[in-house]
Amino acid sequence: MAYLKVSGTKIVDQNNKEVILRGAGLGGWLNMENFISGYPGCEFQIRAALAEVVGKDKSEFFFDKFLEYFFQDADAAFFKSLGLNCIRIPFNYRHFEDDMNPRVLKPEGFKHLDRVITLCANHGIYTILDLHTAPGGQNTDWHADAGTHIANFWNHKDFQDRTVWLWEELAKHYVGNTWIAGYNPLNEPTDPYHTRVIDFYDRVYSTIRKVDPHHALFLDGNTFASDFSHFGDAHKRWENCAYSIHDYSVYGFPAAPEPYVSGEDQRRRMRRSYERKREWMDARGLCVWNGEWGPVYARREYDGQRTEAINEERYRVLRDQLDIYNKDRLSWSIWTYKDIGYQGMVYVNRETPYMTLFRDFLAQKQRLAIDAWGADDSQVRHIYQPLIDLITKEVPSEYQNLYPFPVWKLESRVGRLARNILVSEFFVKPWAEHFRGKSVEELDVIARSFSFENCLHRDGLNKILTDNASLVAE
Ligand SMILES: O[C@@H]1[C@@H](O)[C@H](O[C@@H]2CO[C@@H](O[C@@H]3CO[C@@H](O)[C@H](O)[C@H]3O)[C@H](O)[C@H]2O)OC[C@H]1O
Repeated sequence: MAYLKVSGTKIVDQNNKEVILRGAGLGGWLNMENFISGYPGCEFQIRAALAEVVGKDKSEFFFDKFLEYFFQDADAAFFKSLGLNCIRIPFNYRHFEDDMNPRVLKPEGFKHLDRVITLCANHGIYTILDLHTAPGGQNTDWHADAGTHIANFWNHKDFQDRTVWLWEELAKHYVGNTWIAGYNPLNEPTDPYHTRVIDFYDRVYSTIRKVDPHHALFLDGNTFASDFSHFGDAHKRWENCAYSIHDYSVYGFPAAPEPYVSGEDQRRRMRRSYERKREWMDARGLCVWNGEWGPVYARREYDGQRTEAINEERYRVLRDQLDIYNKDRLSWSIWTYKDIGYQGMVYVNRETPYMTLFRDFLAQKQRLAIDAWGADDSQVRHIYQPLIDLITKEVPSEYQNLYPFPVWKLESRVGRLARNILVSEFFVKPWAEHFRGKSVEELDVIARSFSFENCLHRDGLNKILTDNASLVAE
């Protein structure tokens, strides 16, 4: 087998035959995320807190088991059975490099990544390696695992140097693997100047190319993979590259402006938002990959009788998005494969040891809206509204829209900082306390909650994905 490569607007195989990559992201695995696995704050915080409560060895054991159970052969077999052919694998740089020991590769970092790439390959599934978390944090959100909203990656050259170094090491390791469809060097950059991201891509491109001339690169646009407007002629310096948008539709979230009925205006707005993200590529005949998209879903325990109706609406959004993508023969990767029940194609059963251990805690997190993703802040809005009012009243309007505006409006900025960073920090230790006194065997059982056999399937979502995976002939 030979490498996939980018040819004009298409991804092709060795016979120049078009390959449309359709699949999902393995979110919350090698880069754990709060709403995906149920903890508050960031991964580095909960890892430290758990080590304090159960000790370093037991804590490492738990996380290693979590990684093992989260994706196994049964997951790959199921994924393939849906007709999907590609998994985007987000990972955290901390698996490969310790902040206290920079530029020293941790060989153990490859253990699970190699394992899952091989599992996928055995089932004929391509993988795309996505550096979701870079030193210093390349974006302003929780998934950059920096614990702050300042994306310091852009302010310190050394963070960038270390990331270039890491990609060189990764490319050396994976250069011969043809089941890897390509490298996605940086998830969702948010560079307020819009120029440093291009300089960084120049550097990472030439460093990877020195050791690996084969694999395609999938480059995210700035501002959460939505904005290529400052990229100019940069593509002329980069070969074998696809450009990645993240196409979350506002209609797929609780904050939608109105119920989604698939009306003409709504579909136009959905399409327009997608087209805007890919304008730069379309003007130049470049290849587009939709690296993240997809609605979130209602849960009976929180949304009660409205659950089915809300989810039908979300499936409508999903179908209409796929309609657009099919017409464009777009490659896509829906977010996300597995979680605890908000967005995943499969999700951990509520009766498992992990979910019963955290039942009350998760309900509290939900009530306080301390995860930002799709947050429903209706029960705590009155607490934060005075802060929004104060800024609105005291700060001249021309200074109210701080970057990453317009993705972050004033309300979402206050929510992100006050709830998702500040309040959630106070719940990190209480999360870890749930594990106090647990034996190694008990930790194993809790981690096993994430295995395929302990998961339920979101059949409505999976059916729509399968139907559409076969709609566009390769
Ligand atoms: O790890 C993922 C993460 O990659 C993803 O990040 C969010 C992507 O969406 C951003 O906002 C959207 C930007 O485009 C507009 O059109 C949408 O309406 C917005 O929702 C958001 O700020 C990022 O954090 O999200 C899920 C994580 O699990």
